[in-house]
Amino acid sequence: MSTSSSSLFQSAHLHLITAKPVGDRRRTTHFIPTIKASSDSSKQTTTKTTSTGSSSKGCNIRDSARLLNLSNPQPDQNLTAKYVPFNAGPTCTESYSLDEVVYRSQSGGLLDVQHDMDALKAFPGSYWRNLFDSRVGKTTWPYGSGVWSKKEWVLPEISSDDIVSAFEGNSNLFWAERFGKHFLSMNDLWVKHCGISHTGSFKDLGMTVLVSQVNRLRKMNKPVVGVGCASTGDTSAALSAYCASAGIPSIVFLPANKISMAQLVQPIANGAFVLSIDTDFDGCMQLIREITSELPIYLANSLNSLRLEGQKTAAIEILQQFDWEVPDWVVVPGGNLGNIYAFYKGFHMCKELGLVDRIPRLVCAQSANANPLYLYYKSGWKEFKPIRANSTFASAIQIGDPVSIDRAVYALKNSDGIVEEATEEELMDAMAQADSTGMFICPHTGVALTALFKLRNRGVIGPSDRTVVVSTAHGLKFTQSKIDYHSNNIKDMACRFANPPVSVKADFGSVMDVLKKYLGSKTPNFD
Ligand SMILES: Cc1ncc(COP(=O)(O)O)c(C=O)c1O
Ligand SMILES: N[C@@H](CCOP(=O)(O)O)C(=O)O
Repeated sequence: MSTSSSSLFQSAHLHLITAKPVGDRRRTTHFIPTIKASSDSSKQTTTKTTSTGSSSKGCNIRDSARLLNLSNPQPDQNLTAKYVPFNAGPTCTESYSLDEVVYRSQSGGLLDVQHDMDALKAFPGSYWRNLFDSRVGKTTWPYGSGVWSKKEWVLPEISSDDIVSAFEGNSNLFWAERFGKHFLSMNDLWVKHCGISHTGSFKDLGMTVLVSQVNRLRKMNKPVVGVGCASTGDTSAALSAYCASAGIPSIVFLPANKISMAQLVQPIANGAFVLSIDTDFDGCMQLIREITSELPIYLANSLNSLRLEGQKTAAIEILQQFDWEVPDWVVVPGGNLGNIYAFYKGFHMCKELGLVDRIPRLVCAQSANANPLYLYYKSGWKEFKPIRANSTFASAIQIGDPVSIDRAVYALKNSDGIVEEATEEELMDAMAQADSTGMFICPHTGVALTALFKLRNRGVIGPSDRTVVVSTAHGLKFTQSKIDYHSNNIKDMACRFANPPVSVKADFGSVMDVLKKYLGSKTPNFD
């Protein structure tokens, strides 16, 4: 892929603007209620707290939460969770405490976090719906987070004091009205913008959980000196940010020259120990697995099933945002394949616990240059063969040997799922088309939209099917791919929707000429 800036864009000048003070934010007039302890802890009185989180009595939101918990116990008191071998039969007795450092089962298989479903079922579905709904849009610690607002289903036993959160989640579910109508003849198409997040990708959802648990382990004096991951850019950004926030060392293994500048600078800025390694993601993944089995470095990739407990909350959030109505389809771009299972798990838990009565059909979308799951699916799930992934604009999913392959297959089989793929041209065109309707998506979301185009064209997805496309990262992390596309600077690609700037002389007549031509090409009823 070309990484050089096009001359088209070199004419753009950056102007340094001196920021003007916008007023003393500490004097904000927005108030939130917090609980003040009295000598009788059953009596609660509220005191005003500013939106900075500190009350007029000097109580911060962690303190307030502690007091709130004392006087008003939350329903997580008798709930538990543990690691079990993934998809083990009912006779399996192997299990591990979440306070153990373990990533694999005895047989070398994947693990899963298993919640005490009987204890959760003691509360009806309506109870959970109301509880989760009551926490949205607040700053109460830790429930202001879209992940921790579902704490009872995530890590019920962790103390709120140990949680490391940036109030991630609660990302917007965008009605893609014009894109749906104009390009797909769809009227109920939605984009879940998981990339509009603290570090710009959905990885924050899982990382808050993993780093919180590490924080707890370190307080328990468990031998965890640092936390490490292999990454195509987003996992490392999230890991380094959450670790920096908690004062925990982070170590990231990045494939040299294979991630975007915006992604690379994130762990650097957050003070991670960054190793740029002359291999691809799969090579980095292999190395971090070996290293974490030798050194007291905790593994932060999604091989570690804790991550998926946070990521699954995006599925619950989608249902919540639709007022607990279930969409027909959810399309997710796949790489290491943890996220597709996380979505399945979130939807499935909601069904099992009576919040909804069905789950959506899942579609996993891969880049054709990194498509081991697609090939497996096309073989009728006969034989899985890891591949060497080729370079793709969807660089965060350039993965040939996904660690969560078994989880993904389980999720797809149990949701009547489908796997699709996108060529480089297809994904870049889809991204440009989406951007032309007001979005600014990443290439991975372009992969997911391509899958949607294909399924619509084949009539698998109907015009009024309620469909959610999961946008996994912020487009601003991938501007170089957009620059190359709109500069018509990609070898063997027509860049059909490129919109390069027009150079024009600095005189009235020339500007009038180009504008008249432009306006003449537009019909008033374009849409
Ligand atoms: C932006 C982005 N989209 C999609 C994915 C795929 O997620 P998963 O690895 O869980 O399949 C990743 C990471 O792999 C990613 O960083
Ligand atoms: N896209 C990921 C790849 C690693 O996935 P993970 O979910 O197993 O951490 C990244 O951003 O590094």
